[in-house]
Amino acid sequence: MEKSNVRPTNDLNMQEKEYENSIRPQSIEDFSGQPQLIENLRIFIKAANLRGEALDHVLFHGPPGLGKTTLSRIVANELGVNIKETSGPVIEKPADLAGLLTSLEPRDVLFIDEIHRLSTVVEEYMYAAMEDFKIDIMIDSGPSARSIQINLNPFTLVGATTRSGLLTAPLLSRFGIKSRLDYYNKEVLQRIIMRSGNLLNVKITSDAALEIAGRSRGTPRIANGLLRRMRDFAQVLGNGVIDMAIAEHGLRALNVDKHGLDDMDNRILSTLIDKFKGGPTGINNIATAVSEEAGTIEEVYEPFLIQEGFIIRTPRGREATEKAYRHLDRKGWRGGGDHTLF
Ligand SMILES: Nc1ncnc2c1ncn2[C@@H]1O[C@H](COP(=O)(O)OP(=O)(O)OP(=O)(O)O)[C@@H](O)[C@H]1O
Ligand SMILES: [Mg+2]
Repeated sequence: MEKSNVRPTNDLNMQEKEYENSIRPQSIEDFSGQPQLIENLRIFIKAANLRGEALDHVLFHGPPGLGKTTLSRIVANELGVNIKETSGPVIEKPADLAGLLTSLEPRDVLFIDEIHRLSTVVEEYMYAAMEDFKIDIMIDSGPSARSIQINLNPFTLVGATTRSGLLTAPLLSRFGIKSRLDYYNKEVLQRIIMRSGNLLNVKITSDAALEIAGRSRGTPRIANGLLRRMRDFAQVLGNGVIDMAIAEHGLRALNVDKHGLDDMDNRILSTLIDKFKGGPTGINNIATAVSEEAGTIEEVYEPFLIQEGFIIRTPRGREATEKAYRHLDRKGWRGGGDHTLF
């Protein structure tokens, strides 16, 4: 099975990680957007708290930077329990998993990031742990090898992934709560930027926040990253306030795309238009041309391009829209539909 970890716009260094943590919402009240998901989560958490039980296992899936890690910590906070954080590739052997699981107190959260990268053996041990709060471990090896069963405290597994398409059916079916995170609209991102500005003690006008929001690819991580850069422009070139003039100057200086598209987005669109005459063409052709996995394009890049109307999916493959041609300043859009008739 294909397993990968590609996070193009999301490879963070230490400093950026610290910055993210400093403005990360800690409670459900501070978390903006994703209204349906939040409403459901509130109810499930409240019910689990009322019954004094562990919350059902939760899977957060969706593109990078939309709040999966943030929500996982909020879940633990709202349950009033500890959270142990790890990630799929770090749990190398069943013994690593057993060590983690046996250290959990009743109702604790085990957060596994990049859960699509769990090894097959570890994943198989996970099934019984999730279902019956039991784990079998092997003692000794060779002829004296035997397995003993250990009872675990009831716990909540919170998994996060950008690639839910890579999860196996048995694992998926063991999550009682599956929540998909969607891209944020401009107004919500504006609110997130204003909140972060507040926490960072940087003044930003609401029109400047909206302008930055509109260029953030629907992604809080990108919005907060741009805010950080705008703060520099405001301090060095202005009076410390991020106003419309600073925002426009900064966005131009950073070469931020008018629609907030990133480099890979633009490569996908230009490939589709220049190499495949605007399509329709299959996802595998596009993937080969831009040297990326088809699954990553499908789950990480394409959803935003489709949502914003740059690409459409047809039964015969992907097609670039007129908006994509205009965006890249290309001529020759053929009006969509089935070109073989003409
Ligand atoms: N709804 C939100 N409200 C406010 N800030 C948010 C929200 N969602 C995300 N953020 C901020 O965006 C940043 C990225 O969020 P987070 O780390 O949770 O993303 P992620 O989905 O886990 O990404 P990845 O797939 O790369 O792990 C954090 O700094 C967080 O504070
Ligand atoms: Mg994360």
